[in-house]
Amino acid sequence: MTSVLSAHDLGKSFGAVVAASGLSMEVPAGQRVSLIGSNGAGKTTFVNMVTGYLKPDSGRILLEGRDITALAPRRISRMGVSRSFQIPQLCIELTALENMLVALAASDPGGRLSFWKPAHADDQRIRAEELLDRFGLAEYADRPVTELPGGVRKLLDIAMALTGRPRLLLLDEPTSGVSAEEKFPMMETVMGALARESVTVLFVEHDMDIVTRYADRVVAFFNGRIIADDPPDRVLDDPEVQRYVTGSAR
Ligand SMILES: Nc1ncnc2c1ncn2[C@@H]1O[C@H](COP(=O)(O)OP(=O)(O)OP(=O)(O)O)[C@@H](O)[C@H]1O
Repeated sequence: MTSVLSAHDLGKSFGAVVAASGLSMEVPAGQRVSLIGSNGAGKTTFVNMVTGYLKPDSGRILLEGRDITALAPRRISRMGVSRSFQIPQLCIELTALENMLVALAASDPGGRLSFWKPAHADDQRIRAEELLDRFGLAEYADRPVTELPGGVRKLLDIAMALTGRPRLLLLDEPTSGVSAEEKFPMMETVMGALARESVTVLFVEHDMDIVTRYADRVVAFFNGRIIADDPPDRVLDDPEVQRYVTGSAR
């Protein structure tokens, strides 16, 4: 079966800094892959290359067999790759529902002005409300973003990344800035919603408890290279990962 994502031998340098070297990865449909590594290990560089924000110096990236290497981010997004950022990208003066509608209009392959066509607007409103519901956000629909707690903003940002029905979603530290008590309930909501949307997910994460609980597979980066790629227990027990990534034996 064709992988959702195939990365072949990706390389990227910034002057003398090698941010990616020989990165290869096959991700089958439905897998939840966590990308781990210390600061500067190359996780964001990899995510940026997959989403088109950075052009690799070498190598190829395929989405369900189609070459997306170095296409523009908007094109890659339309082909089915979506991302959310560590800091939610929301219009803070709009309500949660309005943010969803803006995201839907932006991701609609049917045309730039379709948001304003009544029939289309009805469909989009139904989809917006469905996503808000899936993420447990229905009660916040009519509240402006300025009034929403941090964890709710994060959920809204991830819900917005699903408006275009992506095949692959990349999440940048979904639990960063979320309190210890909120982390697990939030990830339950996110992973439950992603399973129902049948989306394959790669998530950058520093919290190893979250990684252990929610990843099917963990890819560990160090100095621009992949040093381990296996199920969570195997990776977290790997001496090289303990030395260069987690900093301690379990
Ligand atoms: N635009 C850039 N210009 C110059 N150097 C860069 C650029 N982007 C990344 N780098 C360098 O490439 C290396 C990999 O950085 P990257 O951001 O991919 O790491 P990371 O694993 O995502 O780290 P973090 O967890 O801190 O986000 C680092 O040495 C970084 O300083």
